[in-house]
Amino acid sequence: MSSALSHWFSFNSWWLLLPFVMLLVVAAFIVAFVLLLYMISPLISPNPLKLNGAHVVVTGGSSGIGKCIAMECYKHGAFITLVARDEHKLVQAKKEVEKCAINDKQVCISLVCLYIFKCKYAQEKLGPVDMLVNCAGTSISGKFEEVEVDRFKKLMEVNYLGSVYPTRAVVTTMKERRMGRIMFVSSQAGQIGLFGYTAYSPSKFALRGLAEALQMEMKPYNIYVTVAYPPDTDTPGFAEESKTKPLETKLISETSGVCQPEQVAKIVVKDAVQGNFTSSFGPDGYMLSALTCGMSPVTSITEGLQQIVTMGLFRTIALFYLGSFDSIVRRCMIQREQSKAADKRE
Ligand SMILES: NC(=O)C1=CN([C@@H]2O[C@H](COP(=O)(O)OP(=O)(O)OC[C@H]3O[C@@H](n4cnc5c(N)ncnc54)[C@H](OP(=O)(O)O)[C@@H]3O)[C@@H](O)[C@H]2O)C=CC1
Ligand SMILES: CCCCCCCCCCCCCCCC(=O)[C@@H](N)CO
Repeated sequence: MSSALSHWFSFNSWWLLLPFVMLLVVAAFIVAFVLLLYMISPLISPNPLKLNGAHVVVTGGSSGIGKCIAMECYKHGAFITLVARDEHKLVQAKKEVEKCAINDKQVCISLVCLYIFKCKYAQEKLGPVDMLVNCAGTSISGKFEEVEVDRFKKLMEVNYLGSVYPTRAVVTTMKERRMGRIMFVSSQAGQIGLFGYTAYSPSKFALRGLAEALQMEMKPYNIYVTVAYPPDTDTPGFAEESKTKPLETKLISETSGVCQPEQVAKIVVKDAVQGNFTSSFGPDGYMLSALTCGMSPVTSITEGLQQIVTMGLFRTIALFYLGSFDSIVRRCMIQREQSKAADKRE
């Protein structure tokens, strides 16, 4: 009797163990797969660029984020070309950049031009361009029907075409040298369309499309493209924009806070040096980038795995954000109507 019982027991316990064994096998497969991915990761991750002695061109380098990017690169021993339109601001910025020198060989030159920078001149002075930072840009906010039609064109010209032309000027030499970095400064408003940014957002979304297509062309030449998506950043451009920003835009943008340009510069420069395709800031920026990764290239296994694992969770969080943005818009509308009615009564 007892032997029959023990036989019965051992027979059944095998079956009880089976799900655990299967789970173990599946887990082992996943671990093996991830390990394999990490083994091939050197094929995916680019070699970092050496900033020391490199020639970095920064458009919009006379103010705000661009100026801070130039200073950050100078602190790492780079040679800098600043590009902008206003000569007075350029002279001032050049002085500030030069204060960040780490050796006495470093040179910073400035070029006054609109869109098409004199690439030949810069190359003659400081050698071939190793990194181009497309940071020149401006923003206009307002309700769709209140923004003048020609502003839509202007923003595409400055923010989008203003990044295409300098990039055209440097890629041929970069391809010949089989090295280089190209950065586009987009915005969080280039990942999500927001109230008040019907003219601005498309010009920043456009950069993402350009960057993805360009990266596919450039990768075999060891050239890496980075798109930066900063949140509101405390710069002269931001101060100017804030003067006429609709209340809705202000309240919604406050979600991800205001950054300092020095912080932004540090992160974007690090990402560009590493050859990361996406550069984002803070927890909201991280979530937005994972959420909007779409078919953008990955430059590390960790990044890819994080996107896979977090996508569903971040979409869930995003639905709550969208709900709160809608309620901001609704509340502002009701408030406006009430104050209009009160004005009429007076
Ligand atoms: N500040 C913010 O909140 C955020 C900014 N961004 C983006 O970052 C970039 C820099 O912004 P920020 O530092 O705030 O801006 P600033 O207004 O402080 O600086 C803009 C720079 O771009 C130059 N510039 C502007 N228009 C042109 C043009 N048509 N041709 C050549 N140069 C031009 C300006 O010089 P000059 O006028 O002399 O030409 C200046 O050097 C922009 O692309 C902006 O859209 C993205 C997210 C947030
Ligand atoms: C999981 C999902 C998280 C979602 C978080 C969403 C946060 C949205 C905030 C958007 C801020 C837009 C700033 C634009 C800055 C700009 O480009 C101008 N200031 C230029 O001057």
